[in-house]
Amino acid sequence: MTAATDIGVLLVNLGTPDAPEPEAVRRYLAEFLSDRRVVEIPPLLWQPILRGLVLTTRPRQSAHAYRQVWTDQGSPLAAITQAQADALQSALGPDIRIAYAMRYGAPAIGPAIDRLAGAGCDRILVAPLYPQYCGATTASVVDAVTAHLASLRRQPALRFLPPYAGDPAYIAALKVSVEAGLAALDFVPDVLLASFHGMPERTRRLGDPYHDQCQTTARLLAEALGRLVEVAFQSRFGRAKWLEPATAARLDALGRAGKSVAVFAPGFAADCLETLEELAIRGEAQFTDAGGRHFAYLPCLNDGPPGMALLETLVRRELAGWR
Ligand SMILES: C=CC1=C(C)c2cc3[nH]c(cc4nc(cc5[nH]c(cc1n2)c(C)c5CCC(=O)O)C(CCC(=O)O)=C4C)c(C)c3C=C
Ligand SMILES: [Fe+2]
Ligand SMILES: [Fe+2]
Repeated sequence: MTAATDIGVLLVNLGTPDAPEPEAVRRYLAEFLSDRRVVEIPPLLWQPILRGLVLTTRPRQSAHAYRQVWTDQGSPLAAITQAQADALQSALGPDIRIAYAMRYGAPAIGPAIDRLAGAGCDRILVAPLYPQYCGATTASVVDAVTAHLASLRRQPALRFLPPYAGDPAYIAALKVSVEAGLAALDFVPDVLLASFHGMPERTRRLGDPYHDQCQTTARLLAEALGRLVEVAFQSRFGRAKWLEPATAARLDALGRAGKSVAVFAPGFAADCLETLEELAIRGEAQFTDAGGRHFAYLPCLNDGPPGMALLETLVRRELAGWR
């Protein structure tokens, strides 16, 4: 054993297909939508629906959507997460080893932990890149990490970055980023719309704090900006009732009222299909078709300076006592 104790940081985001092709999307969706944290219908009921219906229709539609946002570096979510890991490595220096993993698809969590441990990291901080806690996202990452550790004879010590929905460093980063985005527009939006990923309404009744944490983020940001921030929830999936109001319904209503709007997605650490295609492409079309005046989509924190300053602050705080 080496004398020095190495520290690893594992950034984790949701994951994305390897290619904007139906077969790759099918593999990705099969893993994602089989996670019982994501779809809470008993598997005996759900798996036949997933295999017989969802995975025979959705991959083609989703692949079409992915193709519209795909870049030379691959899926935006993968490219941005890698850029965040690289920038964090530069900021924290060689004494701390930064890696990233995806909850679904590649690079997978288990092998990423093995690589950190193999490189001598016997302390690992896992940072799920979700500001608002949600069973489907945060808890699913914790499940996957701890399941992997359950298979190890020699386990590293673990820490998890807590959700940061109300953290002053997060609110400050959003404020700087949103103000810069607004300053670059050639119009003044009537409405600033914060669009968070939706969840089944039932999860809120059962005690998931996600909805309340989204509201907390929006309220604190509104106070910091000194202006109203409207909240809506996007990306409805399936037939159940989801959190409301729905982003699509709000964009339609604001469009019909002839308003101008700036939309942003504070719950996503990195731009991805759900922001670039659903908001920036489809959202804009929906809004202008309904009669809306001006539309802007403001990017996520990504690997820009406010976002990286935030990640550095959060990670350094969690590493206190380990260094
Ligand atoms: C940021 C928080 C997210 C929550 C909460 C969340 C819940 C959730 N999502 C689905 C179904 C789908 N989500 C999809 C993509 C997707 N979702 C998130 C984040 C959250 N999801 C991200 C970052 C992405 C983008 C991935 C990318 O490749 O860019 C998809 C796949 C795309 C599609 O086919 O539409 C599905 C499906 C459910 C059911 C759910 C909660 C129950
Ligand atoms: Fe999602
Ligand atoms: Fe979507």
